[in-house]
Amino acid sequence: MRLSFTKCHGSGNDFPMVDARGLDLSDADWSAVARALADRAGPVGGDGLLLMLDGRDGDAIGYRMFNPDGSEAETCLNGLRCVARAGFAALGVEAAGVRLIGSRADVAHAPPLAPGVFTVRERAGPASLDIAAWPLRIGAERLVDDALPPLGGLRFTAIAIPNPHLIAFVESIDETELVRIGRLCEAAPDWLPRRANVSFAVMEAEGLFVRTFERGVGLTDSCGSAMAASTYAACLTGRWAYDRSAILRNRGGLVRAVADADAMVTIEGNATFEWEGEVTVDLATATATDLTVTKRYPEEVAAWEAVRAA
Ligand SMILES: N[C@@H](CCC[C@H](N)C(=O)O)C(=O)O
Repeated sequence: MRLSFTKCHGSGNDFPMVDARGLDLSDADWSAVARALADRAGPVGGDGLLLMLDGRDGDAIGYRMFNPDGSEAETCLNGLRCVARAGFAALGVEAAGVRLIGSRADVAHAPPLAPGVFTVRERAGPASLDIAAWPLRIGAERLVDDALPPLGGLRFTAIAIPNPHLIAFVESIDETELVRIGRLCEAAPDWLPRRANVSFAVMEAEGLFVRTFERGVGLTDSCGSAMAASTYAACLTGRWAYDRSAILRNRGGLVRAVADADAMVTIEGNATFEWEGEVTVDLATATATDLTVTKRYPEEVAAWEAVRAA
């Protein structure tokens, strides 16, 4: 099949995004499309596949996200901003509700974070501490800044928003250790059968620096739901204050985030379109070929590069 898509990113977390309204593919087919398009060794590559869908249940926009390994995630907040932008253009609106699997979010076009940067405000949550729902089986009801012995000596906070995150506050990022722990979780041990996104967060004067090993992906330049979960975890553990805006820095740039005591998190960040293209996808082999780039957005790419480099 031939598919059109937009290559986009939120804070360096990059995705092919398909306007899937009117496309009738099974879950298994979308999983194959994700493996084909997000494959870094293929012609497109990305940290996952974003689908913009028709809205439902009172929300104007629908949204699904698949990881590069073909698994479907409950959400992706960097991707949500890109889908929101596409939805605003498709529907001629500047704000909307977005329906995901098992949750919803509110999105609005926001003042630019920097000149030339399309910016979206997203409000997601409530973040949940109910680890039985993941499930994370450690013989406790919640894990807040506490030891998680199978992963070593670090103290973790477990938060679902609604995708599952394990966050450790550290003095500095040991990437080798992050990868080791991320891979342990990717193995889906009995106590963590649906895996987890793992982040190391460093407190800074203006907020936090977060590095994430994503479920179904590996190390990424940023993870929006990890930044949201880390902001909430920082407030929950007294490292940051509720209702206080934080700058969340990551390898791909930054977002602004604020968590409230009701466990809702608001993020303002970029939704950058890089290029548009068409590609042939073989669903049987989950491979992509014959890429044609139909449009490029060089000014937007440069505008974000200036933010990232600052
Ligand atoms: N990068 C994302 C999260 C994508 C899904 C994640 N890998 C999972 O499986 O939960 C974000 O920006 O939130």
